[in-house]
Amino acid sequence: MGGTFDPIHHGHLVAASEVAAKFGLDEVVFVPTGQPWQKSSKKVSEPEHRYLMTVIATASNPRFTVSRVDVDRPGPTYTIDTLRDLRRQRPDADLFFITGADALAQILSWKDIDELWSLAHFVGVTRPGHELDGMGRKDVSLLTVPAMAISSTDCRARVAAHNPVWYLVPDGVVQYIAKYGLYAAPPAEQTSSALTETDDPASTE
Ligand SMILES: Nc1ncnc2c1ncn2[C@@H]1O[C@H](COP(=O)(O)OP(=O)(O)OP(=O)(O)O)[C@@H](O)[C@H]1O
Ligand SMILES: O=C(O)c1ccc[n+]([C@@H]2O[C@H](COP(=O)([O-])O)[C@@H](O)[C@H]2O)c1
Repeated sequence: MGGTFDPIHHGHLVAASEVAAKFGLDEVVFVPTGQPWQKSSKKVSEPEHRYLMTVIATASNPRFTVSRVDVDRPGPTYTIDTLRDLRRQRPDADLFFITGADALAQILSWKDIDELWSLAHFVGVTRPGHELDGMGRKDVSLLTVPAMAISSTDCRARVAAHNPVWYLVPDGVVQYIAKYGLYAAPPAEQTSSALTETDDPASTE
């Protein structure tokens, strides 16, 4: 399963677990992106932070592993390279690539899409707010998974607004975010809210 995982959340983990059970997979390899080129207009956390959060989130499941292939490859991340690298490392494996409905809807814009179909079987999973469409292709399976209305965007916004992300992401990931101060509001916003609190005459502190 490829993703930016900024941060990894329970929507990713439930989707992976459901696909593994349905297709009898021996292993689910989580592959955090290095440079997600279709998110280049957004600020994305350092690959090493995203990789480590993915390791923490998956550590307790013996079938879940994390690959560094995309994090270690320089340049924009393309799934064609991800699948070639995984194929080289596991020459005898049947590869399945797991995508949420939103990612699957964009797949025709991915690099070398015509060749991509031959490297893996694609599994599209449901995601609240997105239409699941396999485009009638035989090499795409569709799977309904328990609805988890969680997104990394929402998790980041919650942290920036000092709202909890407990139970949206694994406990270790909550602690990792706090330890490294990820997703904090920009300094200007922090300063102005700190000033507002201090200047508030009603404040009892
Ligand atoms: N709640 C969810 N349910 C099912 N699939 C999901 C869910 N969240 C993400 N996915 C899928 O997981 C893969 C990786 O997603 P990604 O890391 O971009 O997370 P995201 O929550 O979509 O992030 P962001 O909000 O930053 O765009 C994609 O294929 C995406 O469709
Ligand atoms: O290959 C591409 O051109 C391509 C374009 C956009 C996304 N992807 C892959 O789709 C997966 C989900 O991406 P994202 O950005 O939604 O986290 C991840 O593995 C990306 O590398 C791949």
